Amino acid sequence: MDKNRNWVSIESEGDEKYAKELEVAVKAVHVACLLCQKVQQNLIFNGDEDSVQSKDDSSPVTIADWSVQATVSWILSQAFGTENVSIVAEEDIESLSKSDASSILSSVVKTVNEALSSAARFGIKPPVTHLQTTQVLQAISRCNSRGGPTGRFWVLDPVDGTLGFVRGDQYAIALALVENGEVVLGVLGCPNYPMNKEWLNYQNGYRRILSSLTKPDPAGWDSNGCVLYAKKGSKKAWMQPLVNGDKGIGSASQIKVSTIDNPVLATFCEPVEKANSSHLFTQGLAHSVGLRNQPLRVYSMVKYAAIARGDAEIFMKFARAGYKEKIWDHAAGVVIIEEAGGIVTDAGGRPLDFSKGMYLYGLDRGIIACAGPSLHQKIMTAVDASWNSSCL
Ligand SMILES: Nc1ncnc2c1ncn2[C@@H]1O[C@H](COP(=O)(O)O)[C@@H](OP(=O)(O)O)[C@H]1O
Ligand SMILES: [Mg+2]
Repeated sequence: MDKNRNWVSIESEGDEKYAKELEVAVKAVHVACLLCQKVQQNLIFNGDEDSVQSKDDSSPVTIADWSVQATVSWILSQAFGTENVSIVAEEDIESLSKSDASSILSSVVKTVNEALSSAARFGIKPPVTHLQTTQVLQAISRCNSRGGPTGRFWVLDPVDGTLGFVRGDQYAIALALVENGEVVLGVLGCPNYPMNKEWLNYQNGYRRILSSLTKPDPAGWDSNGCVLYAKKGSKKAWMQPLVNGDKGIGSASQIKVSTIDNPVLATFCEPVEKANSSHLFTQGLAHSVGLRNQPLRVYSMVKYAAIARGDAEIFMKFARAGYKEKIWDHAAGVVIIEEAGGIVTDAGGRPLDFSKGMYLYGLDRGIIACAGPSLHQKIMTAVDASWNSSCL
């Protein structure tokens, strides 16, 4: 198999299981990435703060979250038929339907129509006429599956790491397909994660600093970023550059996890927000395992992408007791890391269970993703040794 191949060849493997699903999902994520780049650009450079709202739990939600959910839902329904598409996704239309949300709703409708009009460049047939407000709301609210152990459903996080998104930093668009409780496809769009590894040295906050100084050339803005994808059992994971202007999609290259298994050389990633994972606990683990590098704190599932690409070796997340991890925050990333050669489990060494509904019920303490078994075992041992004295 060629190390590099054009993504269109996914299409030509017609008899391969999930070939059409993968092709459509990859295209939908590319469309979503471009949509998000535009909204983020508007937010950061034009200060369009009206596009950000606060949810009941005080976390932000933006025009991009709803627009991506509507756009991906519409694309999947067109490709497979509304009656065949079941989607578990993060957003609902409750706050969007309120009378004081009319301006944000019209921005969402406009954003969705713009995204779908430009989808032709990915081979997606746009709607014959612009979608009306009710159609956009329907597309969002169709994503009302609760998941579960049987059948097939898509799992979508339209903008993962919304906090990173509104801060001009990293975020991801995550789409996975689950069948009979198992993640069979994962696609991860990372619009601000450049193809080359130098990102590790300067990307954190780089874009934010730059954005405060100068307004970038829009062509340059969308020339960054990548889309990763993998199919369960293929033992291959792929990365494509995001489209640049009208050039279309570049060829995909195979990605692999890092071969580093020496803790001294390894880098671990974790959430930026202390509220989402205890930095104190992971600092203790890092010390006892012998990790010396500074942790790489990144918003969103870009952390899964970093492990799959071999840019870091370990991802750890230890949320506060009682926090229920949502399947859309992990599904796409897990299959991509596994097919790139890595391991993802809970802290007890068990695979994450996507068959229990919208949450990862039964998760033992936290999530550990590693490039290889040796680092993975060391982290698990360290967790066991320090768990009882932790405040988690
Ligand atoms: N208290 C908490 N503990 C753990 N995870 C949390 C959390 N509050 C929110 N999250 C999840 O963490 C995700 C962001 O991940 P990270 O912290 O790695 O950047 C959020 O995704 P959204 O941004 O899509 O809501 C959200 O689902
Ligand atoms: Mg999320």
